[in-house]
Amino acid sequence: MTPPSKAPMSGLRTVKRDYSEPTPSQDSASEIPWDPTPPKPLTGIEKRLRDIQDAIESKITSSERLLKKSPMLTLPKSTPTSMINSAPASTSHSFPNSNKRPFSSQQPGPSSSAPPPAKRRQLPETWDLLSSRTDFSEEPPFHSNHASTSGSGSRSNPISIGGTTTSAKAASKPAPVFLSKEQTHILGLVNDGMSLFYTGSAGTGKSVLLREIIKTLKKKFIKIPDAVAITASTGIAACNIGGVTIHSFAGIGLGIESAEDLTMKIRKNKKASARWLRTKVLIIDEVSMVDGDLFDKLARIGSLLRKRPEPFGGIQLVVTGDFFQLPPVTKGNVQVKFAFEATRWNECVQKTFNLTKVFRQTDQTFVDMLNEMRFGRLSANSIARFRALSREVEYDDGLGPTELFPRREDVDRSNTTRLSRLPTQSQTFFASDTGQIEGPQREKMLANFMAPSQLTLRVDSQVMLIKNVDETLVNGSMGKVVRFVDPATYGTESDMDGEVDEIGGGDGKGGKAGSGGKVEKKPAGSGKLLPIVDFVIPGRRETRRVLVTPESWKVELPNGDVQVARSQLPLILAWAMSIHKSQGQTLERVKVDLGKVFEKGQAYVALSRATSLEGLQVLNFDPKKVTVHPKVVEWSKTLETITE
Ligand SMILES: Nc1ncnc2c1ncn2[C@@H]1O[C@H](COP(=O)(O)OP(=O)(O)OP(=O)(O)O)[C@@H](O)[C@H]1O
Repeated sequence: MTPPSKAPMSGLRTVKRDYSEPTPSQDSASEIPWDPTPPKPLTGIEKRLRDIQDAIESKITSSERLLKKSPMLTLPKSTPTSMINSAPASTSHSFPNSNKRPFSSQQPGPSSSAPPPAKRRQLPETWDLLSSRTDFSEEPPFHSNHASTSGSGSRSNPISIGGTTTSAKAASKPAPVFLSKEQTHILGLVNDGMSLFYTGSAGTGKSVLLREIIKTLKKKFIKIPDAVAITASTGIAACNIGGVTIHSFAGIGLGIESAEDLTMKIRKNKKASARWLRTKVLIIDEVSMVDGDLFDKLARIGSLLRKRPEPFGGIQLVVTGDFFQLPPVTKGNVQVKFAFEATRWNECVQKTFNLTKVFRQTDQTFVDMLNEMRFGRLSANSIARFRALSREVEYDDGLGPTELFPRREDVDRSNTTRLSRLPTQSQTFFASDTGQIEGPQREKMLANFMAPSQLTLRVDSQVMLIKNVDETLVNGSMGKVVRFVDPATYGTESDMDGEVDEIGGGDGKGGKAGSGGKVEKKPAGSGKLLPIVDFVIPGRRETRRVLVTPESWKVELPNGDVQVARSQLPLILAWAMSIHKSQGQTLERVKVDLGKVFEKGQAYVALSRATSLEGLQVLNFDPKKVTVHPKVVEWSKTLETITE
């Protein structure tokens, strides 16, 4: 018999087979290889550089030091946080349209009249470069001269330091994923060609599994690049998985006509009908927001276009989502119809799986409270516990919680107000947008990107990383802007002169670290600044200091047509966020006012983003706000019979 899993279990008690044990590799500690090579003695210049770094490091202000050393959660004492003030100033930058400047290794570097590329120094260990790991097929904007400076022509690591690309070592490799047994089982069945639906409560790793499924399927169909159609019910969800909305994939516009009329419309659209014919696997994420009638229409359209009687014309389906989370959008008093109510749902989905191992929370009490909430059956005990979460939570590292709001207006107001209160240097970063779609539809699609078209940051802004980078820098990592630097001169000797001058005026170390009175010629700065951010490492009393460079996102059809793409810094202001955008996120510090919640499932989505009770503040908790659709509760009872 399988020993009971230590991880918190959630959701329905209906899984007949237990896949919940971690794979052995998950638990095995990795060995750190011993390097017998003695460190090379430093050259004169290297010694000087090290001194300068030491000097710069020692110039970290007290609040920076506080942030670096002890981001600590305390309850509920108030600890005022000092601000790092710099001269108020305001500038703006845009990331130029990369499509207009296709990358070429022949691309000229700085013009001949420009000063030669400056030497780069080794950054202090605590400084990382959050490099652009773009899969956008063009040169990352903004760094054309860096490509030539490094001589590598590397598109994925636009800034090179000391001739090597720093932190590409850490930054460009997301942490390896070790799937649980239940996740691995589902992955195997998908790879074998089974059409299935898998669900699970919040935090059971549905998205993590989906990303692995996508990777596996892409590998499987490597010779047929448009065989795997990645879709989701909403634009935001689609962006999260690098896909398109199900409407966009299907070529049905709003999809209000009959299946027959829509089929005729698609037949006239060469690209859309080719998609339907070439697709081998159709992935649908966040299916809880897909309308049941739409699901039936799509199933019929597939049959008609592919001239096969099976739903979706025999395309393999991989469907996922949690019907206890956000429901389909309805107008007026129209009764909501879930996808599981679609006539052909059971025909489309050969098997249903319910993931049971909760990864997001480790505290079983919290997992149980969330489960009760999920089913809308809160015990008196849990109600009391949720009410007790109304206390202020104070953090002593200068970063507060992210407040989740149902409406975007509240999010914008909250972030703007907090930003405007900072008396510090400000920088605005404009996204560079490209793609084939034009007009109002383009704007609508671009609005689904997490990355905003215009991002104004100030020193001390609370920000969230919106890309997975590696084990400690993940989508949802919280940080604080420390300062802005010019990447063209950042890390160069002339930049150091600047630093040393500053230090020289301070603690006296500057003289020692300086260039011996020699004034060196400064390389031309780009005039554009990028933020350096201290990110809090989840679960640790540490931060990681990172230079953040632009990233790219795209909405791409299975045939590779890029509908829209955006290049922007992978950061958002993180004092507030919409519940809709938070779906799929894992957050350490969350504040929710349930008085503002209006939709079924909204309270559950918001509260289940939190990783712990300690990091969760809930205002106006009212069990009446915790509503679940009765149809979902009824349907969930049937899971026992379909789950293997
Ligand atoms: N196999 C795994 N091993 C370790 N951590 C995992 C695993 N699967 C998921 N996680 C972690 O659990 C958290 C939640 O995962 P994920 O977002 O995929 O859950 P989800 O079911 O999609 O949640 P939601 O429905 O709330 O969006 C993430 O921090 C993720 O990294």
